Amino acid sequence: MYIMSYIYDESFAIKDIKARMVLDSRGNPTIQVKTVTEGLGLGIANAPSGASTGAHEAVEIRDGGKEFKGKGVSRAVENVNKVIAPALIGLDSRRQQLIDRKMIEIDGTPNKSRLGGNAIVATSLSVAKAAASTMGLPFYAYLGGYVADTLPVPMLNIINGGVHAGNKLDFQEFMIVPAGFSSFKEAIKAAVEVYADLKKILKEKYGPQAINVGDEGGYAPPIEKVRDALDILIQAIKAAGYDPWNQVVIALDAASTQFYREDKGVYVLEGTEYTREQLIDFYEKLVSEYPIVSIEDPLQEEDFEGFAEITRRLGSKVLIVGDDLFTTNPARLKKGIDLKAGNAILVKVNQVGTLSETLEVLKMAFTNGYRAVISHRSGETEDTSIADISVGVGAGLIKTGAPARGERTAKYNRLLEIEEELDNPRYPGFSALLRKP
Ligand SMILES: O=C(O)[C@@H](CO)OP(=O)(O)O
Ligand SMILES: [Mg+2]
Repeated sequence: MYIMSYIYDESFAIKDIKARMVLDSRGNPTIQVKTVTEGLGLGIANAPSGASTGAHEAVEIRDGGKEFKGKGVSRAVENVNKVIAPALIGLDSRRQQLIDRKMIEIDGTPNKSRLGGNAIVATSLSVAKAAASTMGLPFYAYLGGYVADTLPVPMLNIINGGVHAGNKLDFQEFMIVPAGFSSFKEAIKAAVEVYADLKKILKEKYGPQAINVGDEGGYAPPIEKVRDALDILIQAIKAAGYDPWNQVVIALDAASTQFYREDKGVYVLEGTEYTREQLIDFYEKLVSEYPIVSIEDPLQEEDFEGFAEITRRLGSKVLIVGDDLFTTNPARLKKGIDLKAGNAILVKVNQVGTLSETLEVLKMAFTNGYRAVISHRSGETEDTSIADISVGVGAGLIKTGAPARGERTAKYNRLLEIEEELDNPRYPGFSALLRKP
């Protein structure tokens, strides 16, 4: 057995790894992995699943065929139980880099398509959580030690559009950001109150059908125009008694790859064609009129140059967040840094596929002055790993949906729990990006 820099302790050795199928929030099968150590530490993790996936993400393995409408995960489950588990059993669960590298090697593809990104991510996280459990530490403290004392500012997606909803909004996410508060609990309280007032306003204005929700728990009203959604958000923030420029501000995920027409090289927004330059002008106007602090994927996923241009123009005022652009991939982030494309990265563990690669991306982001938003997927489960990761790495920002639907509230509830658990919890908010009207 290896010992290396760790004090040898048999109790950290991986005793067993088992995968099984569970269901996600869209009713699709996904994979759950349980890791047990010799010291009876237990780590459980579920793979989430995206709908607006980036072209450069780690690939999920699905069975195809008739069962579960092709979405079954029995092949991915088998890959964990028959290929990954035998290779990892006996290894020290604390050696995350070695364990992740082993899986990457066995997989042997650049996008994890042989073993499956879903199989690998659930295993990677479950091993880390098993090591934490063996140590008797909460996962965030295992990752960050006692330095991990900072709760993230949440970005709560309360109006859903794009491929996450059955309405005609082209932008995918309209988020509220309770930035101007002194604790996470107060921030969540404000978000919940705005969410409740939004419901009332939408119902009055558009009728009861307007309060049906999308994949991430935000309302999916029959609104078609970006400005109408923004106006109603401002109305709800004010109705709840908060200042939309200083307390509860706004973030967007345009997810623009979804309304980009590659054949013509234009964006089709609200029925009108926009060139890249025209779309940047549109964002610039929005930023000058509304308390927007962050825009994710304003341009399509291959447009590093466009990202550099919009960052040059708006980056001193707002976060320009690369999600589909970077896909939590170190090589793509490096390219972004070199070109000054974006000033923030959306971080989804399952986009790259392992915890250690995720930590590598985060380190690269922070050392190069990029902000990082730890993020859920539109298809989620009750797994709360990302809440712990956001605190563990001190990310300062998390995006995990509306304050409704169990798979979203699980993360917020975990953060509330962490805030109570910490001796000296901090909630620095987001003052750097608050502006005057
Ligand atoms: O685009 C996004 O940021 C995510 C999460 O909100 O959506 P999906 O998981 O569908 O990629
Ligand atoms: Mg996105």
